[in-house]
Amino acid sequence: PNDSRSTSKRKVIAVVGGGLVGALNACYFAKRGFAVEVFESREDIRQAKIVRGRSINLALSHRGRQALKHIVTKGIPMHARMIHSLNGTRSPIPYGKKGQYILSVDRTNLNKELLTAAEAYPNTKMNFGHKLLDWSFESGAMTFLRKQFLRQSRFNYSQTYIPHGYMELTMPPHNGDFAMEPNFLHIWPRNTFMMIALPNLDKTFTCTLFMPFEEFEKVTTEDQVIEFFQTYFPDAIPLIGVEALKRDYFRLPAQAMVSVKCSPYHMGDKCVIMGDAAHAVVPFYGQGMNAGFEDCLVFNEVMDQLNEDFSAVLKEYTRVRVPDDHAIADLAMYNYIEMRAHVNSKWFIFRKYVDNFLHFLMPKTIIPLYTMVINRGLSICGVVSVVGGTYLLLKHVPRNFGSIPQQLWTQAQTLKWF
Ligand SMILES: Cc1cc2nc3c(=O)[nH]c(=O)nc-3n(C[C@H](O)[C@H](O)[C@H](O)COP(=O)(O)OP(=O)(O)OC[C@H]3O[C@@H](n4cnc5c(N)ncnc54)[C@H](O)[C@@H]3O)c2cc1C
Ligand SMILES: Cc1cnn(-c2ccc(OCc3ccccc3)c(C(=O)O)c2)c1-c1ccc(Cl)c(F)c1
Repeated sequence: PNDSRSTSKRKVIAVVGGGLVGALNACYFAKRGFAVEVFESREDIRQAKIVRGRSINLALSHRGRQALKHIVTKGIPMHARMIHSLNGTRSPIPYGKKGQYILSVDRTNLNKELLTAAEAYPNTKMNFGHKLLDWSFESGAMTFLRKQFLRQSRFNYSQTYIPHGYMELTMPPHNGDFAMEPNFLHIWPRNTFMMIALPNLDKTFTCTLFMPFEEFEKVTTEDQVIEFFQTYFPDAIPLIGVEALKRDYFRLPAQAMVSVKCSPYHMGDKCVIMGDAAHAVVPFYGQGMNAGFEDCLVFNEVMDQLNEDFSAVLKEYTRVRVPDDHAIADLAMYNYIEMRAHVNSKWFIFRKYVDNFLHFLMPKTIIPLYTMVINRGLSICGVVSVVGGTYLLLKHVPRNFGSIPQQLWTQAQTLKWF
């Protein structure tokens, strides 16, 4: 915020980035009566024809929906995962009770809605085509560079590009309807290779193929694309379509995925970073946007707690938020490492049944980590990690599985879980 010396004039808040998190933040600040200026390097996406190269749809969890509050966005509820096995069988695994679902939302549509909601406030000004290049902590002059943060002493920063890339493919409607069951998060877990599909309101699915760049580079001809899908995702070929597969695979190169962790998130009482600017996470928990939206919610709560005293608010925001965002980044990376190493369809199904079975046995004591993450804020101390714990448990389960529930119960007691 530019500090207006005279208390009579409200502080001006500059929001750098008019993406999902920046636009939501602008709403929060504008609602408080601040004068808000949004600076976005791209042109106004509401005027643009298409926005290329970004993941087209996103899974919005309960936590993310809470942050959006009155900005109710259209989307398709996904009440369960649908696991696609190599032999073509499909196994639905519910996320929990009826009300527990994640919403498949169109990224660009959500961003447009958030920009329009921010712009609706008379005290908000949008500046598109403004790529801020520098920023002075002393004067507050707005030309912003990330290295400004990197220059700050005792600023911790880490960035990890993973060897996997991702590519988006579109699954068209069949006979005017969804090609697959729409209210599911479709997952094809093939260890190193994974594919997911989320439904869109226009009855298409956006499929996201994850695999190592070196594998993407081996597939260079249209026939090799079909061969690859015949080997790993045979049931998807008739659903996407042979010609569409051949065309879409070469439309855009595979995109990189990076994990960024840093701290602190603030500088003095002048600047705070949120969303991917502060914690870009690998998408193997589908929580990056949700975590960014929760950043806005938490910041807004701290503003209330500390009466909008920015020097106290920014410091407290870093204190409370860094551990949770780092945990989400770590969980997403953990998930990536576990999924690429162990997770085929049998393992995915088994793990989720174990999670759901333990949760059924002790709903208050054992909460599957994924359920915890998508349903409410992740309070580190409160997290009973079923994913990791079950993994350890199963590593010690004797080979002769026998009656799994009995085995698990015995093992769980041995580990003094309860
Ligand atoms: C393949 C994939 C799948 C994903 N799936 C999910 C999912 O299912 N669920 C989920 O919750 N998250 C998901 N995510 C993560 C999600 O996309 C991001 O966490 C989210 O977009 C972060 O929002 P943001 O506003 O922080 O950043 P962005 O959406 O990237 O917005 C940043 C904005 O700032 C602008 N900008 C950047 N630099 C400057 C500058 N110097 N000056 C001015 N403007 C600038 C950019 O143009 C952009 O508009 C996924 C990500 C990927 C890659
Ligand atoms: C976009 C989005 C939204 N949520 N998730 C997600 C992620 C992980 C999950 O389980 C981890 C696990 C399953 C089995 C064993 C260990 C861990 C679950 C689940 O429990 O359904 C859901 C994704 C997603 C993103 C990328 C890939 Cl590759 C993927 F498969 C899913």
